[in-house]
Parts: sequence; C-alpha cells; structure tokens
Amino acid sequence: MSEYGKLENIPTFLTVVAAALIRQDGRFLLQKRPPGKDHAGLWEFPGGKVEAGETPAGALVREIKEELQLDLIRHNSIPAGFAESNRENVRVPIVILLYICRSWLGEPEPVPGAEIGWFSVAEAGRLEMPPLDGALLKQIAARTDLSLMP
Ligand SMILES: Nc1nc2c([nH]c(=O)n2[C@@H]2O[C@H](COP(=O)(O)OP(=O)(O)OP(=O)(O)O)[C@@H](O)[C@H]2O)c(=O)[nH]1
Repeated sequence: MSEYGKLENIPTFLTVVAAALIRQDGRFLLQKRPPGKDHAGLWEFPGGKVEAGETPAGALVREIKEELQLDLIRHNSIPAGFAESNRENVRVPIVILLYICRSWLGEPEPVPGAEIGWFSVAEAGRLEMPPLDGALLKQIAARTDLSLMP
C-alpha cells in the first residue's frame, strides 16, 4: 500500500452532517439532545456522524430518517455552510456540514426522550446550543429571507 493510502486511513477529524429543515413559514427544526448523550439538553440541528462508506448526503438521508422518521428528497438538500472545532480544545475535532432542506416526506416524529421545536433565527439565538451551532446559525442568518423574521 502506498504512503498516501496509509494516510487516508488515519482519521484526523469526524465528519458530522446536519440539516436545517425549513418550513414554509421560515422556521426550522431543532431538537433537544436526550439525556445521556454528548451535549445532553442542548438544542441542535438533527443529523449525526458520517459512517464509513457513506457520502455526506447519504448520511444525512439516513440520520433524518432515524431521528425524525422523515424522508428527505436528496437533490433538495442544499449545502449551506460548515463549522469546525478548534483542534486544541477537543480529543477528536469535528467538522459539521450543514444542509438546508425545504421539502421532505412525512411528519417529524422525535425518538423517545428527544424534544423538537420550530424556531426563527432570532428565537434559535436565545436557545442553549453546542458551541459550533452558533457558527452554523450565522450562516443561516446570512440568508436574508430567514434573517428578517422576528
Ligand atoms: N447532529 C448534530 N450534532 C452536533 C451539532 N452540533 C454539534 O456540536 N454536534 C456534535 O456532533 C456530534 C454528532 O454526533 P451524534 O451523536 O449526533 O451522531 P450520531 O447520531 O451518529 O450518534 P451516535 O454516535 O450516538 O450514533 C456530537 O458530538 C454532537 O454533539 C448539531 O447541530 N447537530
């Protein structure tokens, strides 16, 4: 195996995908992490880690189905930005890829113990969220159609 091949197999960061599921009124879905997980009690975008062999878009479809029982329509998930943790402060840095989705099939049903809500950018800014979500929220807020909502 070439040196390049070996380096490819050393994970230097975790890739996480997350969705801003935006309703027609401009509010988007956040979920409160259940007790017992990392960041328990904080509000965040639904999503999770990309697994070996998956593409980010494929992982997003799987996570949204697992967490909310929703079917995403793949080409309707638009890359919207990303956030990365600062390598010095964490054991394994993560990079979160955020997608905007405006259509899906089904009604969201959270897993037992999780709570969901629909929020504007301004409302989400008053919630307790993990540190990287502040950066993701700013990227959503840069979209004028969403930033003007109370
Ligand atoms: N889904 C999601 N994860 C986030 C966000 N912000 C953020 O820091 N994270 C972190 O990214 C990581 C994602 O892991 P996860 O626990 O959701 O992933 P998963 O569903 O694959 O979890 P599992 O390992 O329990 O199967 C966690 O450390 C989580 O706290 C966010 O907005 N959405």
